[in-house]
Amino acid sequence: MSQNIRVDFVILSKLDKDGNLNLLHAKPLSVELLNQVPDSVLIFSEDKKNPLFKYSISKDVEYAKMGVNKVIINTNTDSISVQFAKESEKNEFLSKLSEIRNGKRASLFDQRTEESSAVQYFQFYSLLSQQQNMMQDYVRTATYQKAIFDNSVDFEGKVVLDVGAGSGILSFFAAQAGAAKVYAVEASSMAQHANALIKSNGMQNKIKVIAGKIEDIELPEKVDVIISEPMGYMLLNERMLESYLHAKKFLKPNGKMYPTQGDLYVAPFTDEALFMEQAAKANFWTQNSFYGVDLSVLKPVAFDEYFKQPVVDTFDPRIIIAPPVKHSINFLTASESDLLNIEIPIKFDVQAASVVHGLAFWFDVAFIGSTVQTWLSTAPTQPLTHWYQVRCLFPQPFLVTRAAQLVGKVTLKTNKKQSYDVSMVITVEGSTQVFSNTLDLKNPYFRYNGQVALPAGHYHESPTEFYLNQYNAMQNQNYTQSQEHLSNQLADTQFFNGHQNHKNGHHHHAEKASHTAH
Ligand SMILES: C[S@@+](CC[C@H](N)C(=O)[O-])C[C@H]1O[C@@H](n2cnc3c(N)ncnc32)[C@H](O)[C@@H]1O
Repeated sequence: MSQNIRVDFVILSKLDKDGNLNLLHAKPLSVELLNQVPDSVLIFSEDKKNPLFKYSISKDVEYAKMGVNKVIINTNTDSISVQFAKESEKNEFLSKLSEIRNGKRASLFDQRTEESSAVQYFQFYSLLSQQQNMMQDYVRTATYQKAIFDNSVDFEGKVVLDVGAGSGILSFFAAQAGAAKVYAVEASSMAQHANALIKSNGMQNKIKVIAGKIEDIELPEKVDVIISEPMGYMLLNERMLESYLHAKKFLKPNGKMYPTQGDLYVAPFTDEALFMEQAAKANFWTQNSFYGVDLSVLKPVAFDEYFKQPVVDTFDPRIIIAPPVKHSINFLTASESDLLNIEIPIKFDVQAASVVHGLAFWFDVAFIGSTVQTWLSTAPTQPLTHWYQVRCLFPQPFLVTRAAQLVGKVTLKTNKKQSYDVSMVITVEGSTQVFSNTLDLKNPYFRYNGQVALPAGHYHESPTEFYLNQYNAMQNQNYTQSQEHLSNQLADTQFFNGHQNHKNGHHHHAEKASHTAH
């Protein structure tokens, strides 16, 4: 007698060499799972409105191996049922299902992420246009290739893991640098496009695409190097750094991480125009006769809403009024839990009397290879990237004098939307007044207005450190005329109120070459 059960789950499974059923993914149906290509697939409609994924259901041979006789799609009831040959097989299947239902198999990623966020996130990355946007960020892509090529000794004959491979571009770089094998893990349906590129470029013997989340998949071997581009706005947005660190479970002892380190910078800025722009938007709600309606009760809510939005754009570095504070994350030693609640103690030495409107954030990552160290910087003093810079406003700006000290704390707390709540608390040393705000990094305000970017730089020290060091050198008077070109560069940076000799008359942003924006 045949055994029918009706299910409302997605199960993507793989049969190993011994014929065991390994569940790769099992959860209520989500679009991001639909395009994955495991060895065998059982997909059942969650809302029962659509019998999704009919095509895989025709792979009868796969089901036979699993003890499934037949999958029946009933379009009348919008349900799907599976037929097993034996009761024992049906029971085994059901026990796996209940394991899943009890959450035993929910991966780390699923535990920390709201379903709706993940769906939206992987849909975004499944678009060629989004991969293209990243690929066309010349500073980003060229610096990655250079970091890999300049350290080809780290790749020659090595096994490499590419976490979140997207189009597979970094996997190609690793293969070009001589890697013996590259595992390109990608969770969105971009995985199949990466596969197409790998095949059409004749790389299928070198690069193997594994469709799935790094938290869920298995690799056949440990790897020598992990490469990835997991940085979001303010370095941490998207929470993909956690996936990158998670991948270290596949790394051999003393293996390499490209990138190796991330430095997040925070500095106070002054920008009256930005503040006024946000305040003016909120002021819409001060009207007491908008088509005869008094809106003003909502003014405070509107104000909060606008000031909760981190502003993503670029700016003249001279709006920064104190050298930045740096928070470093060493990807070789950090663990995922280190990124859950990041506290950055703040101490700024103000360089010029001004009104503080908020804190600006940017980041650098370092590729510390066996041969050279390469930096990718998103500093405002550097060519623009698709990460821009991020600014968080205080709802209440405050005046500081030259040589004032600002003290306080920035706290970055993860949320289940693959992002962070950013809170900042600051006082002017010697006063009791506290200035603070909490912002939602998931919902930024894209203010970028079409400025342009330059080709990649290649640094042996963090560019921000570089500028700071040069600044200190200048302060100490121990620089010479022969370094004049340096001070020309320095004139474009923020720390130089008082050193602003725009020799060639050019403006920092005028040099930025064309660049596709997010
Ligand atoms: C910023 S893109 C980088 C793509 C590509 N490596 C490049 O440099 O052009 C990040 C990619 O990682 C994927 N991704 C994010 N989290 C992932 C995870 N936990 N497991 C596998 N892939 C993930 C995304 O779908 C996206 O395609």
